[in-house]
Amino acid sequence: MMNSMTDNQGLVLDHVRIALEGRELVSISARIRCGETLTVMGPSGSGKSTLLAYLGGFLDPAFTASGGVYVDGIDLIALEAEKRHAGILFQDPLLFPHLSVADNIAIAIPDTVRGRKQRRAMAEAALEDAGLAGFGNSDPDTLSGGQKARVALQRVLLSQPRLLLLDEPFSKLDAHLRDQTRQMVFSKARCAGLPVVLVTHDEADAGAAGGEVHRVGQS
Ligand SMILES: Nc1ncnc2c1ncn2[C@@H]1O[C@H](COP(=O)(O)OP(=O)(O)OP(=O)(O)O)[C@@H](O)[C@H]1O
Repeated sequence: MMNSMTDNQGLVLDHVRIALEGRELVSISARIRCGETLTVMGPSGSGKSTLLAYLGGFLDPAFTASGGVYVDGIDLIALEAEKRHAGILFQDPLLFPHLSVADNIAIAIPDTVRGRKQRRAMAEAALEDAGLAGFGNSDPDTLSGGQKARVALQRVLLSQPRLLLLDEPFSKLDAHLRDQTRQMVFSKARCAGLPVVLVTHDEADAGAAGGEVHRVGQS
């Protein structure tokens, strides 16, 4: 059943404002339910990635920012970056080249899961779920762009985030892979009940995300 918007479930951006050298870049208030996506669109340099940095807790001190960010009523701004549990996917899947594909995933499993065997089994199950059974011992550099994107997605999901931030993660993929990867990301976020903030230039990404679209940098 859908959460009522009168409860505190979901993601709330409460008068978030970000400025650079006194010039306002981003001004946004929004509210989405868990499993839904807020898409942020705008021209290059309009502050889309900067907004994700504010949400994730890694905003460069060159910027000034204010406003509340709440996930299920938890005040994220009051928390250090590592306690926010914001999962992030960038354009580049950023796999560790010196680790196997399975270890790239296992590294994100919380420390509360003990035992190498159990962690490996969880990583293998995540690979199988992503259509990558049998790739656990592979070198990440031998994977295709779409396969790498799926590994990065499974890694971020296994880290048990409370929020998913997407910084154009589909833009480097071929058209057919882009479509397939989008479907996978949004359907997994919905199943996991994660609120998602997607930054993109691509209207098709926004269409696939299916939620509210906020435009920045429009005068
Ligand atoms: N660390 C920084 N210090 C100073 N200015 C920065 C810093 N990082 C980004 N900027 C500037 O802030 C503005 C917003 O950058 P941001 O990367 O958020 O834009 P964007 O909308 O994500 O752009 P793109 O679509 O090209 O990725 C730009 O003018 C950029 O040059």
